[in-house]
Amino acid sequence: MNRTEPQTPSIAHFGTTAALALLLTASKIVLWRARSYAKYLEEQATNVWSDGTPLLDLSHEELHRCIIQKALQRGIDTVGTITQINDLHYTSSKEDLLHRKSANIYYQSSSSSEASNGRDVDENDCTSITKCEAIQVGGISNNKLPVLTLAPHFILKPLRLSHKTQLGARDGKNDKTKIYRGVRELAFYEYVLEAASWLALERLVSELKPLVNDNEHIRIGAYISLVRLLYRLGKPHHTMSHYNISHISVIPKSSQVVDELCLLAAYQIGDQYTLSVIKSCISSWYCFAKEQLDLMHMAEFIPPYSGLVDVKNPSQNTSVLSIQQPHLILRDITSSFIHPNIIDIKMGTQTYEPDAPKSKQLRETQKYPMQSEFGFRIVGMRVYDPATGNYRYWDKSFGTKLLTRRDCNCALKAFFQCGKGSEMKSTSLNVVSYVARELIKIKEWLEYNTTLAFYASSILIAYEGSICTDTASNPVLKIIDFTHVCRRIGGDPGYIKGVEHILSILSEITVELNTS
Ligand SMILES: O=P(O)(O)O[C@@H]1[C@@H](OP(=O)(O)O)[C@H](OP(=O)(O)O)[C@H](O)[C@H](OP(=O)(O)O)[C@H]1OP(=O)(O)O
Ligand SMILES: Nc1ncnc2c1ncn2[C@@H]1O[C@H](COP(=O)(O)OP(=O)(O)O)[C@@H](O)[C@H]1O
Repeated sequence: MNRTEPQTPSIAHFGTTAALALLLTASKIVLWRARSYAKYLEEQATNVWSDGTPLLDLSHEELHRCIIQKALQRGIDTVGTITQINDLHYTSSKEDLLHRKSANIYYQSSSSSEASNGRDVDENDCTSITKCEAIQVGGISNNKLPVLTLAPHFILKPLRLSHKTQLGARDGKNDKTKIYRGVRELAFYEYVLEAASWLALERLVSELKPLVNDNEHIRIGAYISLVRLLYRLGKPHHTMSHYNISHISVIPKSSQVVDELCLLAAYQIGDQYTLSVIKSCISSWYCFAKEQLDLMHMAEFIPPYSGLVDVKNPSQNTSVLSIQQPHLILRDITSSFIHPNIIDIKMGTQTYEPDAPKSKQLRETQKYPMQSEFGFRIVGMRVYDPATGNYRYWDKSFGTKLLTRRDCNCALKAFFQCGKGSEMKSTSLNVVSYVARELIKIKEWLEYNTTLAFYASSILIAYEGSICTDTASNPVLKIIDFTHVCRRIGGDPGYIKGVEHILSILSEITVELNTS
């Protein structure tokens, strides 16, 4: 008996050891599975939104074609009635523009008929595309074609869609921030339209926000149910956002449930790896949804967009591959004025993308070192002189010479025609205070925006330049030029800084006007 007694604990011990080993192996498998699933979720979340990337997946040329095709169709719907196209004379238009560039301080247009810029055109004749060098104050450079007008309400901005031939020699083929600039701007406008149509957005953002802020307890169950909600919302992919969602390969349901259970188990035992991956996933998904909400609210500050047109072939179906002279169709913000005064102000403390080559970064910083301090620079402006019936133009070289705050104050006073006699004073005061109110709205939106930075974008302001009548339209302010928009956690403080500076100069101008 005694000889057999020791065997009982040994069997029991063996049983316990085996059970423990089984448990350990099972938990290792669960942990392994949870971690691979977490990694998979993280990869997808990174595809959806990551800090510092452009809005458009640059490597995805099939997606680019999709966007161009969609924009072309939208454009055909807009300009389908065009029957007559004036000769475009690009070369002479460009020379006209560059002539201004070489002029010292300002260029005076040679005739008032040029200055009227098609506004004598019969309003019913909405079928012609013409040159519009008279209203173009920015975007004038050796490498750029001029902006056109499509009377009476649109401007056509030339887009560089084909990336093979149009790179500046200086940066060679390596400047990724320039290669896709045309399709990026197009995609931006398409994206804004798409964001506005996604109804569940507010709810999604409000459900995700507490998860992002909850550092102590990541409510993983809630996160999983939100990811499922996003899958359900994922529509067929025409746009970048939904394209991203619908291309996440959905795991078969049975396997997904097991993976989710493993994830929950790993979460319960406090596996640090799983916890950190999940946290970064939550943050990406939140930024993804918030970005669209930011864009939805931005829509009121950008010119209405109507698609893409090939001015060589405006009214027919052009295929993406045969497109010759692509132009973005935007509402002309100056069209409600008889003699619009216009200013283009490039905003932000940095005018290049974080990924721009060092040579470009240096060029931009040297162009106007004060940009980082002021957060803005005047790229071009024009002001109507009722006494002569002509316009005065100030080009980008003028803007880069404004080295002090006082210089900027004087330049803005010239734009708002302050000091032009007592009859102008009350008009100037009205315009300045209206513009300031609109800038405050833009600033509020910028403070709400936590996901985007608008490198090298501008605020375009237009107001009536004729001696004011009571019927004059209010000034118009819009944000333009979305070639270099990037995702950025925290939004664009450099842009806000620029708006704040302009606002404080406007309030100085108001005081000066009131006391003069
Ligand atoms: O057209 P490119 O390649 O000459 O680039 C332009 C710049 O030339 P650079 O790189 O300095 O030789 C150009 O610089 P300049 O103003 O000509 O000194 C501008 O930065 C332009 O952007 P935007 O018209 O001001 O919005 C730049 O255009 P985007 O790259 O913003 O389209
Ligand atoms: N919606 C608009 N309405 C009126 N003029 C515009 C509009 N958009 C652009 N412009 C004119 O075209 C110029 C260049 O536009 P922008 O988008 O900045 O081009 P680029 O990317 O070449 O710098 C502006 O300075 C302005 O004069």
